[in-house]
Amino acid sequence: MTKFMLISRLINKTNASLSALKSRPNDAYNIPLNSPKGPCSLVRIMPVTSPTHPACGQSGLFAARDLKPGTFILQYIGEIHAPSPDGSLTPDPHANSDYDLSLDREQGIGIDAQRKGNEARFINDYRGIAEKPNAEFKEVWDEEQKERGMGVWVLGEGKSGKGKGVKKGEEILVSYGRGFWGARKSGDLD
Ligand SMILES: C[S@@+](CC[C@H](N)C(=O)[O-])C[C@H]1O[C@@H](n2cnc3c(N)ncnc32)[C@H](O)[C@@H]1O
Repeated sequence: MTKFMLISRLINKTNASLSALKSRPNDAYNIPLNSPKGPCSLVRIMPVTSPTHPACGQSGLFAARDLKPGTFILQYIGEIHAPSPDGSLTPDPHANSDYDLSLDREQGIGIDAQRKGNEARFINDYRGIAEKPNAEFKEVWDEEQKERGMGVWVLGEGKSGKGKGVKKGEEILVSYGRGFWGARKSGDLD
Protein backbone atom coordinates (compact mmCIF):
# COMPACT_ATOMS: atom_id res chain seq x y z
CA MET A 1 0.00 0.00 0.00
CA THR A 2 1.43 3.42 -0.89
CA LYS A 3 1.73 6.12 1.73
CA PHE A 4 -0.92 8.13 -0.09
CA MET A 5 -3.42 5.25 -0.06
CA LEU A 6 -2.85 4.77 3.64
CA ILE A 7 -3.39 8.45 4.40
CA SER A 8 -6.54 8.62 2.31
CA ARG A 9 -8.00 5.60 4.18
CA LEU A 10 -7.28 7.24 7.54
CA ILE A 11 -9.04 10.40 6.50
CA ASN A 12 -12.01 8.38 5.31
CA LYS A 13 -12.26 6.62 8.65
CA THR A 14 -12.13 9.91 10.58
CA ASN A 15 -14.76 11.30 8.27
CA ALA A 16 -16.93 8.22 8.76
CA SER A 17 -16.97 8.67 12.56
CA LEU A 18 -17.62 12.37 12.27
CA SER A 19 -20.34 11.94 9.74
CA ALA A 20 -22.01 9.25 11.90
CA LEU A 21 -21.93 11.66 14.84
CA LYS A 22 -23.37 14.53 12.81
CA SER A 23 -26.16 12.57 11.06
CA ARG A 24 -29.53 12.52 12.72
CA PRO A 25 -30.86 8.96 13.10
CA ASN A 26 -34.55 8.61 12.27
CA ASP A 27 -35.42 7.20 15.67
CA ALA A 28 -33.52 9.71 17.85
CA TYR A 29 -35.54 11.94 20.18
CA ASN A 30 -34.92 15.67 20.09
CA ILE A 31 -33.67 17.22 23.28
CA PRO A 32 -36.75 19.19 24.37
CA LEU A 33 -36.28 22.82 23.36
CA ASN A 34 -37.11 24.15 26.84
CA SER A 35 -34.34 22.11 28.51
CA PRO A 36 -32.34 24.57 30.62
CA LYS A 37 -28.59 24.90 30.14
CA GLY A 38 -26.28 24.29 33.09
CA PRO A 39 -27.10 22.44 36.31
CA CYS A 40 -30.28 20.38 36.09
CA SER A 41 -32.93 21.46 38.61
CA LEU A 42 -34.71 18.10 38.37
CA VAL A 43 -31.95 16.16 40.12
CA ARG A 44 -29.51 16.22 43.04
CA ILE A 45 -26.19 14.44 43.37
CA MET A 46 -26.10 12.88 46.85
CA PRO A 47 -23.62 10.75 48.74
CA VAL A 48 -24.85 7.20 49.29
CA THR A 49 -24.56 6.44 52.99
CA SER A 50 -26.86 3.45 53.50
CA PRO A 51 -24.71 0.39 54.31
CA THR A 52 -27.17 -1.84 52.43
CA HIS A 53 -26.71 0.12 49.21
CA PRO A 54 -24.16 -1.60 46.97
CA ALA A 55 -22.61 1.74 46.01
CA CYS A 56 -22.31 2.92 49.64
CA GLY A 57 -19.46 5.41 49.97
CA GLN A 58 -19.99 6.63 46.41
CA SER A 59 -22.68 8.99 45.10
CA GLY A 60 -25.98 8.62 43.31
CA LEU A 61 -28.44 10.84 41.47
CA PHE A 62 -31.79 11.57 43.10
CA ALA A 63 -34.99 13.27 41.92
CA ALA A 64 -35.37 16.82 43.24
CA ARG A 65 -39.08 16.75 42.41
CA ASP A 66 -41.74 14.31 41.23
CA LEU A 67 -40.97 13.27 37.66
CA LYS A 68 -43.71 11.94 35.39
CA PRO A 69 -43.25 8.86 33.20
CA GLY A 70 -41.53 9.75 29.94
CA THR A 71 -39.93 12.96 31.24
CA PHE A 72 -36.61 13.97 29.69
CA ILE A 73 -34.30 14.47 32.66
CA LEU A 74 -30.95 15.53 31.24
CA GLN A 75 -28.33 14.81 28.62
CA TYR A 76 -25.42 12.46 29.36
CA ILE A 77 -22.43 14.75 28.88
CA GLY A 78 -18.87 13.50 28.50
CA GLU A 79 -15.93 13.26 26.16
CA ILE A 80 -17.10 11.99 22.78
CA HIS A 81 -14.52 9.58 21.43
CA ALA A 82 -13.95 7.31 18.46
CA PRO A 83 -11.15 4.85 17.68
CA SER A 84 -7.93 6.52 16.58
CA PRO A 85 -7.94 6.68 12.78
CA ASP A 86 -4.59 4.93 12.39
CA GLY A 87 -5.59 2.08 14.69
CA SER A 88 -2.46 2.90 16.66
CA LEU A 89 -1.41 0.52 19.38
CA THR A 90 -1.64 3.02 22.22
CA PRO A 91 -4.03 1.63 24.85
CA ASP A 92 -7.61 2.87 24.54
CA PRO A 93 -7.91 5.44 27.35
CA HIS A 94 -11.63 4.69 27.68
CA ALA A 95 -11.42 0.89 27.82
CA ASN A 96 -11.54 0.67 31.61
CA SER A 97 -13.85 3.60 32.26
CA ASP A 98 -16.98 2.93 34.33
CA TYR A 99 -18.52 6.10 32.87
CA ASP A 100 -18.31 5.24 29.17
CA LEU A 101 -21.60 4.94 27.32
CA SER A 102 -21.74 3.55 23.79
CA LEU A 103 -23.31 5.87 21.23
CA ASP A 104 -22.56 4.05 17.96
CA ARG A 105 -21.29 0.46 18.20
CA GLU A 106 -20.52 0.17 14.50
CA GLN A 107 -18.26 3.23 14.53
CA GLY A 108 -17.02 2.61 18.09
CA ILE A 109 -18.21 6.05 19.20
CA GLY A 110 -18.70 6.49 22.94
CA ILE A 111 -19.37 9.21 25.51
CA ASP A 112 -17.05 8.97 28.48
CA ALA A 113 -17.89 11.00 31.58
CA GLN A 114 -14.98 9.73 33.67
CA ARG A 115 -12.96 12.94 33.40
CA LYS A 116 -15.61 15.44 32.30
CA GLY A 117 -19.35 15.24 32.59
CA ASN A 118 -22.51 16.45 34.24
CA GLU A 119 -24.85 15.08 36.92
CA ALA A 120 -25.77 12.11 34.70
CA ARG A 121 -22.40 10.48 35.43
CA PHE A 122 -23.67 9.73 38.96
CA ILE A 123 -26.56 7.52 37.87
CA ASN A 124 -26.27 4.06 39.36
CA ASP A 125 -27.48 0.72 38.00
CA TYR A 126 -30.67 -0.60 39.64
CA ARG A 127 -29.23 -4.05 40.51
CA GLY A 128 -29.12 -4.61 44.26
CA ILE A 129 -30.92 -1.30 44.87
CA ALA A 130 -34.42 -1.64 43.42
CA GLU A 131 -36.52 -4.26 41.71
CA LYS A 132 -36.31 -2.51 38.38
CA PRO A 133 -34.96 0.67 36.80
CA ASN A 134 -37.09 3.82 36.79
CA ALA A 135 -35.16 5.58 34.03
CA GLU A 136 -33.37 4.72 30.80
CA PHE A 137 -30.71 5.97 28.42
CA LYS A 138 -32.05 6.86 24.99
CA GLU A 139 -30.31 8.39 22.05
CA VAL A 140 -31.04 12.07 21.50
CA TRP A 141 -30.44 14.57 18.75
CA ASP A 142 -28.93 17.87 19.84
CA GLU A 143 -30.36 20.34 17.34
CA GLU A 144 -28.09 23.14 18.59
CA GLN A 145 -24.84 21.19 18.11
CA LYS A 146 -26.32 19.24 15.19
CA GLU A 147 -24.97 16.15 16.90
CA ARG A 148 -26.10 12.81 18.29
CA GLY A 149 -25.98 12.26 22.03
CA MET A 150 -27.45 10.25 24.88
CA GLY A 151 -30.17 11.39 27.22
CA VAL A 152 -31.72 10.12 30.44
CA TRP A 153 -35.50 9.71 30.47
CA VAL A 154 -37.94 8.59 33.11
CA LEU A 155 -39.31 5.22 31.96
CA GLY A 156 -42.50 5.69 30.01
CA GLU A 157 -45.81 4.24 31.14
CA GLY A 158 -45.59 1.56 28.49
CA LYS A 159 -48.48 -0.63 27.40
CA SER A 160 -48.73 -2.26 30.82
CA GLY A 161 -48.54 1.10 32.61
CA LYS A 162 -45.42 -0.10 34.42
CA GLY A 163 -43.51 3.18 34.39
CA LYS A 164 -44.82 4.98 37.47
CA GLY A 165 -42.50 7.98 37.33
CA VAL A 166 -39.94 8.94 39.97
CA LYS A 167 -40.96 10.47 43.29
CA LYS A 168 -39.06 13.40 44.81
CA GLY A 169 -36.13 12.00 46.81
CA GLU A 170 -36.04 8.66 44.97
CA GLU A 171 -32.81 7.52 43.38
CA ILE A 172 -32.74 7.62 39.59
CA LEU A 173 -31.71 4.16 38.44
CA VAL A 174 -31.07 2.76 34.98
CA SER A 175 -29.94 -0.62 33.71
CA TYR A 176 -26.32 -0.57 32.58
CA GLY A 177 -27.00 -3.87 30.84
CA ARG A 178 -25.73 -7.27 31.88
CA GLY A 179 -22.64 -6.78 29.72
CA PHE A 180 -21.34 -4.09 32.09
CA TRP A 181 -21.41 -6.41 35.09
CA GLY A 182 -20.37 -9.49 33.10
CA ALA A 183 -17.17 -7.75 32.02
CA ARG A 184 -16.39 -6.79 35.61
CA LYS A 185 -17.04 -10.28 37.00
CA SER A 186 -14.75 -11.90 34.48
CA GLY A 187 -12.09 -9.28 35.17
CA ASP A 188 -12.21 -8.31 31.49
CA LEU A 189 -12.98 -4.61 31.57
CA ASP A 190 -13.13 -4.24 27.81
C1 LIG B 1 -21.26 5.63 36.25
S1 LIG B 1 -20.67 5.29 37.85
C2 LIG B 1 -22.07 5.71 38.84
C3 LIG B 1 -21.72 6.79 39.83
C4 LIG B 1 -20.86 6.33 40.97
N1 LIG B 1 -21.68 5.72 42.02
C5 LIG B 1 -20.08 7.51 41.53
O1 LIG B 1 -20.31 7.95 42.65
O2 LIG B 1 -19.23 8.04 40.79
C6 LIG B 1 -20.60 3.54 37.81
C7 LIG B 1 -20.04 2.94 39.07
O3 LIG B 1 -20.94 3.10 40.15
C8 LIG B 1 -20.99 1.92 40.94
N2 LIG B 1 -22.33 1.32 40.83
C9 LIG B 1 -23.35 1.75 40.07
N3 LIG B 1 -24.43 0.99 40.22
C10 LIG B 1 -24.11 0.03 41.10
C11 LIG B 1 -24.80 -1.09 41.65
N4 LIG B 1 -26.05 -1.36 41.35
N5 LIG B 1 -24.12 -1.89 42.50
C12 LIG B 1 -22.84 -1.64 42.82
N6 LIG B 1 -22.13 -0.60 42.34
C13 LIG B 1 -22.75 0.24 41.49
C14 LIG B 1 -19.93 0.99 40.39
O4 LIG B 1 -18.73 1.24 41.09
C15 LIG B 1 -19.82 1.44 38.97
O5 LIG B 1 -18.57 1.14 38.42
